[in-house]
Parts: sequence; C-alpha cells; structure tokens
Amino acid sequence: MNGGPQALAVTQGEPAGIGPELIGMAWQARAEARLPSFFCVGDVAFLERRLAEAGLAVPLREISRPSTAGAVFQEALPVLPARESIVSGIAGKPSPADAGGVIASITDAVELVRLGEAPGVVTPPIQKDNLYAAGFGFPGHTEFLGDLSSRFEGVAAPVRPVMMLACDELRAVPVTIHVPLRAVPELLTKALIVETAVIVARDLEARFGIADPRLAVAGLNPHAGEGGAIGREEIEIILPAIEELRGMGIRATGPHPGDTLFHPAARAEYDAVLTMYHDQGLIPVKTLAFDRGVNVTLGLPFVRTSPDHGTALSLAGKGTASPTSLIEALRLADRLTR
Ligand SMILES: NC(=O)C1=CN([C@@H]2O[C@H](COP(=O)(O)OP(=O)(O)OC[C@H]3O[C@@H](n4cnc5c(N)ncnc54)[C@H](O)[C@@H]3O)[C@@H](O)[C@H]2O)C=CC1
Ligand SMILES: NCC(=O)COP(=O)(O)O
Repeated sequence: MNGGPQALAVTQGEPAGIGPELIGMAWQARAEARLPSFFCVGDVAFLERRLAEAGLAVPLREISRPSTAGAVFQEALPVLPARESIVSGIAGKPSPADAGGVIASITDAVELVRLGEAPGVVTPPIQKDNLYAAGFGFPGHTEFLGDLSSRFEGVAAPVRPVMMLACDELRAVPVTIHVPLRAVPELLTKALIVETAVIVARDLEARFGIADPRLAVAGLNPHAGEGGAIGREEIEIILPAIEELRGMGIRATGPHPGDTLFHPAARAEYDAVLTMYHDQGLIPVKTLAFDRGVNVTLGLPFVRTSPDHGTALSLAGKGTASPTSLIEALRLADRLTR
C-alpha cells in the first residue's frame, strides 16, 4: 500500500459507447468540479482516437504504476494500459471482439484495488448484450464485481453484491436486479429480502455514516396486495422479512405500496428504499436525477461507483453526452474511500 492520497481507477467501459468520451470530459472538468485524481485502465491508442473523434482536447499520458497518476493528473489524463487492447472500438457499433478489452479493464482495475494501489473503482457503462454475445457469464458489473471479490484476502466467498442507485433525493435498492419480470415473484424470498436489507443497513452505516438507517420496503403488488386480494407476496414473504429485520434491530417499515413511496413526504421517512424489482426503484431515481444519479455497489470489500445511465450508443462519438453522472460517481467514490 502506498502512503498519501491515491488516484481512483476508472475502467474504460463499452468502447462503442459514450464512456470513453465522458472520461475525457470529466478530466476536462477536474478543476471546476473539484474532482479527485483518477486514471483510466484502458488502451491508450484507442482512447486517443475516440477522444479526438469526439472533438475533445484531452492530453493522455501513459503510466506504468497507479502511484504516478496523482502527479500527472493536473497535466494529462493518466492511462494505465489494460492487459487487453481494444480491437474495434467504433463509436455506436459494439463488437464482441472488444469484450476481452472491456473485461480486462474491469478485472485489472479491481486487482489494483486488491493490491492497495487504488482506493476504489469507477465504471463507465458496459453494453451488456454485446458482452453476453461474447460469452460473458454475469448479468452486469454488479455480479461480476461480487465474483471478483472472492480474490480479496479475508473475504468469505461468495460475496453478495447489492445494487443501490443514489441521488440527493433518494437511495433505491432493487432486491431482484437483472431478471425477467415474470421471474420476480419466484425469486423473491424472505431470506433474499433480509440478506439484502442487512447489507444495506450495514453499508449505509459504515460507508455513508448514517447511524441506525431507516429502510422502507416496497410491496410487490398494486396497493401492497390490498390485504391479500391482489397478491399474497406481501403477507407471505415481505412482511415476515420486515418482522425478522425488526427483530434484528433494523428499522424497517412496510410493505409500502410502490406508487405512494416516492413523493417528497414519503421519501423524508426513510434513508433507503428496498424495491422488489429493478424498474420499481430505478424509474424514480432516474426521473428525479438522471443527470446526477450514481450506481453504487454495496456488500463488496471495496468501493465501486458508476454513472446511472447506460452506453447511449446513438450519442457516442459526438462529444455531446453529459458527464455529470460520471462526475457524481467520481465524487461519491472519493467520499466513500475516505
Ligand atoms: N452500469 C452499466 O454498465 C449500465 C449499462 N447499461 C447498458 O447500456 C445499454 C443501453 O441502455 P439504455 O437502456 O438504452 O440506457 P441509456 O442510459 O444508455 O440511454 C437512455 C437514454 O438516455 C440518453 N442518455 C444516456 N446517457 C446520457 C448522457 N450521459 N447524456 C445525455 N443523454 C444520455 C440516451 O441517449 C437515451 O436516450 C444497455 O446495454 C444497458 O445494459 C445501462 C445502465 C447501466
Ligand atoms: N440498470 C442499472 C444497471 O444496468 C447497472 O448494471 P451494472 O453493470 O452496474 O451491474
């Protein structure tokens, strides 16, 4: 472990998406946005080409060790070569041939954190279907990072990663994530809700400094099941989970009807909401703050944040996408690593 402040490791993201240019735009905003130092784990030649195509004047400096990134950062965007290069990298046109480079960037960045050479990882978006086409076996970063966590010393495998989308107004945690909607009722169990809530409560306290956090738990069905008339998951699964959490001393409330859980007065009653499926939690966050939302993975032995948006292929290469969510992700990672 090096002494002194260290630079955050930023992965390259989908080469065909907006990620590479957002990294350049965030670097350009470093002084105005008072950003922590960071370096990109990627392919220098590819980044140089994509930034130039997007009309961004960003000098790059290849580094061989993360410890030199801080000294370089004010003058140039430091880039530590990933183990695999980008072979296609055409804006707007993902290629399965680039999956190796995308995955290597993530794996290498996490390894640097494991070695104590970077304090945390910030990940621009990946094009998930492109990685699946190349045989990637995880739904997204969240699950992949959970898997990589087993390499960390003292971590008892398997790690259960928990996705949280956060903005000033709301923190939302989907209990089920990237699964078909029709699979949700079968996947929802009391154990899954309790396990998720315990991780959220622990990390809100330990990483976010929220003492004794208040967790609201959403129902699955309209009107939280209307006493069992419109579905029984609330009675048979969600309420028993809440009761178990209360028995553990966790301040959990619910099941709350999903449609009345996100207006300002309702949001004032909790520090985070557990939603039963992806869109139930992500729609409110992205509606309130698409340009500021941050995706943070809880339950990992290290800090990982990400912008809330995806690869926006139709904007890639134009230099017009907004870097504000990535900037917020860098700021939050910096805060959480201190
Ligand atoms: N953390 C990650 O790796 C994430 C990856 N994705 C992936 O991204 C791909 C595309 O997903 P979509 O659902 O289309 O969502 P998206 O966020 O890429 O795009 C949704 C809409 O928002 C716009 N948009 C997105 N980011 C923007 C920005 N920074 N500035 C201005 N406008 C922006 C897009 O142009 C589009 O109109 C999918 O493969 C998905 O899996 C999506 C979310 C997170
Ligand atoms: N919709 C959020 C999302 O897709 C984030 O996925 P991940 O790659 O961060 O797991």
